[in-house]
Amino acid sequence: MLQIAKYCASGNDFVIFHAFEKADRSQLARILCDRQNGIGADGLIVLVPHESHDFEWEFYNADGSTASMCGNGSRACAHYAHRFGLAPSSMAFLTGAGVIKAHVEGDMVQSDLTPPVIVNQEIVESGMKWWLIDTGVPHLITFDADIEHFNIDLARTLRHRYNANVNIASINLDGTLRVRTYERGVEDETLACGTGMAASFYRAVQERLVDENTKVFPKSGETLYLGFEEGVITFKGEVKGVFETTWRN
Ligand SMILES: N[C@@H](CCC[C@H](N)C(=O)O)C(=O)O
Repeated sequence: MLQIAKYCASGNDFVIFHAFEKADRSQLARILCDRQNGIGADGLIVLVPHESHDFEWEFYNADGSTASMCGNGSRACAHYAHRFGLAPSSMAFLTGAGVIKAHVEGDMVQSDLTPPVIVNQEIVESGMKWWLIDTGVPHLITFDADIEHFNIDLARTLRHRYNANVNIASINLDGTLRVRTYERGVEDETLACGTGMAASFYRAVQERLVDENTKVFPKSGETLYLGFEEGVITFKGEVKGVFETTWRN
């Protein structure tokens, strides 16, 4: 019998459980994340023991592909780890992108993301300037005041052309940011993407369009608090435990 939980973090949803050892769970991810025949989620996270960190994770997108990092998933799994006694409220765990530090305070969870890397600032597609930034996974970012009209067909084309997630961001008059993301591995727009918000925020900071601490709003409308301190992007917001149960697999 396994403990299994579903979490939602800013609109991104995840199935989460912990296991004794690493395994290839790609097919299980597809089954559990299926919104008709399974639980339904954007991704599956499995926590496994690690000898020098609080735990290590396996992260799978809904289509069974693996990803080295997931910002919202990092906050959801930190809450899960604390909830089930796998880690103290301040923890460090290993992802494919490196060690992530997280802090849980009630339902508010902050993750310190891996240092952002600007891969390319010179991309022009469809008359718009795009930056490719790695915040643990690759993201294309453009700014567009008309964020209501996210061109999903263009996003899908660029996702395959650059093997990256695709974001459009808009700066609000009060210096906050709105972001919409097409995600690899879900192959559609999701309600939120943490590393996408972080990459959009980082570009906006680099271009001096926003302060180094600001609020970011994904498609779900939830409020996320982003900061840039000593080369690290901090990412904070609420996570919701949707349900937990035991499961015989
Ligand atoms: N939703 C995540 C990112 C998950 C990985 C991404 N789909 C990829 O394959 O690159 C987030 O919150 O960062």
